[in-house]
Amino acid sequence: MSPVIQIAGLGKRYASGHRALKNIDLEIRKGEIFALLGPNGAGKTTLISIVCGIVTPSEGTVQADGHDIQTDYREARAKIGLVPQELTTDAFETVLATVTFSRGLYGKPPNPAFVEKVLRDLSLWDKRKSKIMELSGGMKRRMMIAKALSHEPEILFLDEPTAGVDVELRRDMWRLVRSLRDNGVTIILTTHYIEEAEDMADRIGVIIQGELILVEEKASLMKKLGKKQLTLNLAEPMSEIPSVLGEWSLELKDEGNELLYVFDANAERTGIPSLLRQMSDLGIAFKDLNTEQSSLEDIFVSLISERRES
Ligand SMILES: Nc1ncnc2c1ncn2[C@@H]1O[C@H](COP(=O)(O)OP(=O)(O)OP(=O)(O)O)[C@@H](O)[C@H]1O
Repeated sequence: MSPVIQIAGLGKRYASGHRALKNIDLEIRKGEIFALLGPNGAGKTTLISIVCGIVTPSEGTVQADGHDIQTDYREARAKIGLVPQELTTDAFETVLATVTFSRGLYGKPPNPAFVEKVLRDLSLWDKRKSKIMELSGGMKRRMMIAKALSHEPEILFLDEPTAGVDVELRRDMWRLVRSLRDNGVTIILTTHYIEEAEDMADRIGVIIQGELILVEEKASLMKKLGKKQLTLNLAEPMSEIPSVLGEWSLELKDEGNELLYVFDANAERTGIPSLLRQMSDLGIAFKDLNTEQSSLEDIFVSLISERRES
């Protein structure tokens, strides 16, 4: 699929001297949901802000749908909608006026029917005459999305769209993001909720200390880096692991009632059949067993700790 955003050699050094981004190369494909993950201060907001023309890059280039964000700013910016982390709008304005005005800012002719559709899709039509300050936190967030969609952008950036919202609203937001994608909008989101990326993203980028250390299809990332854990509930508790089982690097849990074996889910030979055979030779019986796949969260945490150690 053709890239809708092309980022090449992008770097940012703030006036303080801090290098927030280092040599970022990234292509976002048309119509995908791309999740950018990274710990606090990794550079996610800086990256988004550069693409949206709020922060100037120190080096490198960015093109949005073929338009350079610096030399062809207007065209590039018109393609993009941004939902920032913070509410950045006049609290005394009404919902309808805010969204209508925002559309005008991008030079788009008025289109009340379109604005109505956006507000209805976001369950805000009934609130169109309310002042922003009268909305609940969740409504304010939806209003920010409506505002970002008002000029019919092809690319939507969502910076922490569900930070601090309740579970139900988070699910609503996910549904909304998916329906936008189904309508052809490319979505780039940053999130601290790994579950969110796991659930929604087609591809995932991990940014740590200003470096994009990994970009992968979510499915292959989980397959490639995923580990599985086998838990055996023992018939009798075990005080220590017999030395002949040393080669499996097992762990005892739950006061010796559980034996844990972590293995590479993609390995040709997991070692499980021979482990079970050895155990049976030793007369160690188990009542039950289950396996668990590691989550994206486990993968993310191990990537970060690897990075800290290197
Ligand atoms: N205007 C600025 N001047 C100087 N340093 C800045 C500025 N804005 C951000 N930074 C620094 O750049 C780094 C990256 O910040 P950024 O906000 O991009 O991170 P982030 O990944 O979005 O973090 P979070 O998840 O906390 O939102 C941080 O160390 C931050 O302190």
